[in-house]
Amino acid sequence: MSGGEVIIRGALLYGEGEPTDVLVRDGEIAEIGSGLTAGDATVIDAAGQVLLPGFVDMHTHLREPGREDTETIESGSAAAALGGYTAVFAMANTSPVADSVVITDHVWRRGQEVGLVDVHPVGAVTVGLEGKQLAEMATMAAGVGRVKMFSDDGHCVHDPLLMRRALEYSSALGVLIAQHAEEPRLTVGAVAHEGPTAARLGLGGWPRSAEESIVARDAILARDAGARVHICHASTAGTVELLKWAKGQGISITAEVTPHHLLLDDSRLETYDGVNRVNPPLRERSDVEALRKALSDGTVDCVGTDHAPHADQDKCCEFSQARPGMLGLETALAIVAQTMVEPGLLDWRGVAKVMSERPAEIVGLPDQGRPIAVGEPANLTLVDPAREWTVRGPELASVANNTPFEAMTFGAKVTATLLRGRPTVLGGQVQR
Ligand SMILES: NC(=O)N[C@@H](CC(=O)O)C(=O)O
Ligand SMILES: [Zn+2]
Ligand SMILES: [Zn+2]
Repeated sequence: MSGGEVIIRGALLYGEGEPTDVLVRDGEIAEIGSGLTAGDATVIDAAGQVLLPGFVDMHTHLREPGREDTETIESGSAAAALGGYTAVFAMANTSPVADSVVITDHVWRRGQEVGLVDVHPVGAVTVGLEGKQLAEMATMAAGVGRVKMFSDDGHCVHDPLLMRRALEYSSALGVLIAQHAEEPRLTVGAVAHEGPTAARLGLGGWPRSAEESIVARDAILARDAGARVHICHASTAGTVELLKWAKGQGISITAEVTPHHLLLDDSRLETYDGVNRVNPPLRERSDVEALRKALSDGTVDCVGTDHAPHADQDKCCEFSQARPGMLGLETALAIVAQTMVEPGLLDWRGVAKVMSERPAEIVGLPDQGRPIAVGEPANLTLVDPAREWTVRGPELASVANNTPFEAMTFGAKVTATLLRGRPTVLGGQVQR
């Protein structure tokens, strides 16, 4: 569906050059120039703002079906649009699990009905995420929801033979396997990064090797299967080294980093506040620095939010009992601006790459991550690079409030989002 005409007036395309007008008509970019006019077009005053291709999130948890008390496809779509996203991938760890075409098609259809963002269903790799038997990937891929990515996220496909088979099938089907890299034998009882902080606080440690051993293994499995593999939420400096090695070998491996792993470290655990519990855990400052550098040089390909809503009763409890996961969609851009743009690790063109172009390319969305040019689909995000705002959980569109960024002030904000030419956000407000 496309709306009427829209003029974005005086934006800096990719944050570069002179202020420019962009006229959007019939879902496409119709004209780019200065002093553009159109009869009854919606005019967006974009003076001083940066126009980017709409963001694509390869890693979102929307909790529908099953935990609509924490997020629905509708509330999560609103959060995504406010975060500047025009496409998100909804992970399969719902209840019931998205391991059949009935569920994956429902997720796609419901997302289209809401109409704020394209909600692409992720299919489970194994039945019930149990790691025992492959799910019917081909059937899900052929459904209305056209599943392009499969993941048991929340769980690791840890059986190497099953992972090998999944990779073989995925290349035959032309789909992507995304791995939650966690060797489960090394994370029994683990709730925090294994290091001095967890030791002092008496929290069960999750070693870096639990992640890195699976990243190394899967790189080799992908090499031998001639398949592609994507690493969810890379969190350690060692993973960065392995990615470098694997890419250097010509292995088709890609990876994402979350905004929280770009900003926070395990010093946050001092308060024992369950809001900081997440899988993989917040690591050390040296890992944070390595991840930032890897995102800037392309070793890590993109940003994935791992937006993971949880109810108050599941977060505000003893640290080791708190569910892992944190909200991410509405704060992602602000954190990327602070951790990457401000220190000069990425310019805005680089932000377009890691938040839109690369994820669209990796997962195969032909209409997303496109250049801002005449004739291209008008999936666009407008960012105010000098807008101070303070995060308040209850003000976020998500049903749940579990943001670790509560009360933090950031310096950049998404002000408008267009999905196929229709404004889904204007002036920072959702347009239903
Ligand atoms: N990241 C998390 O800590 N939790 C995720 C699952 C996951 O991404 O592993 C969730 O579904 O809550
Ligand atoms: Zn995960
Ligand atoms: Zn996840």
